[in-house]
Amino acid sequence: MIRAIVTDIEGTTSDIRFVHNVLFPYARERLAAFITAQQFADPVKSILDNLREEIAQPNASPAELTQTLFTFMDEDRKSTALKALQGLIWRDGYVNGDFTGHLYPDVLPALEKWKSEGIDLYVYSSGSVAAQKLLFGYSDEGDITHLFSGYFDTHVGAKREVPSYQTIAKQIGHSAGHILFLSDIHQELDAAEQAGFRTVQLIRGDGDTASHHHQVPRFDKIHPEQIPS
Ligand SMILES: CSCCC(=O)C(=O)COP(=O)(O)O
Ligand SMILES: [Mg+2]
Repeated sequence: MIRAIVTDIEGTTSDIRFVHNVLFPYARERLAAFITAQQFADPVKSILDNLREEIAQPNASPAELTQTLFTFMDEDRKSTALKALQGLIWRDGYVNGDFTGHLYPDVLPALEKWKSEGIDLYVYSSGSVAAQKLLFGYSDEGDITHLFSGYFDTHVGAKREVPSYQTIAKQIGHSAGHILFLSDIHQELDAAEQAGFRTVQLIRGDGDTASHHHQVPRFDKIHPEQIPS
């Protein structure tokens, strides 16, 4: 019996194009000025220190760190420091109404149904927890954060690493076999499966023939009650 569902965001609840064509450029255009303005004040000061640690360059200047962050953005590197800064910059965009968090139309009805059936809902994304709360707090369907019991980001580890899912299961408090993980990326599902999670892969666009996970095109095709324990 499924007691909790953990969902990815990009490519699962929300269109990859929203993340790559709206969110990422918004942060890229503002990053250098944001760091210049905020470098001496927390949380940015601490995030820059964390980045120095991440790249093992304790004396890197703000200008050098900014260059590193641009390289990370080019590579779509899931750096915890980059994700924290992007989340801070996106806040303005959401609050000013420059954009709302994209949700596929099948997502909200399914989340509400599962929640009403007593299934606890969680989010796991490389985007920072703050960024996740913004996307769902300022979503196309309004604030839907009340549906979620918790959020996980790269502070628990990378999404393709098995221990990340073991940590999530421990924090949720259900055994892994009672937790369903939803993602569009089969390598993330592989890691979750190795940790004992049940898995379903969202195929929102092109198929994925390299995957052995159960595949669905939309959330209304997911039936947690039919997933055997
Ligand atoms: C919180 S929305 C932005 C998601 C993001 O920054 C990202 O890098 C997507 O990573 P994911 O692990 O969710 O594919
Ligand atoms: Mg994804």
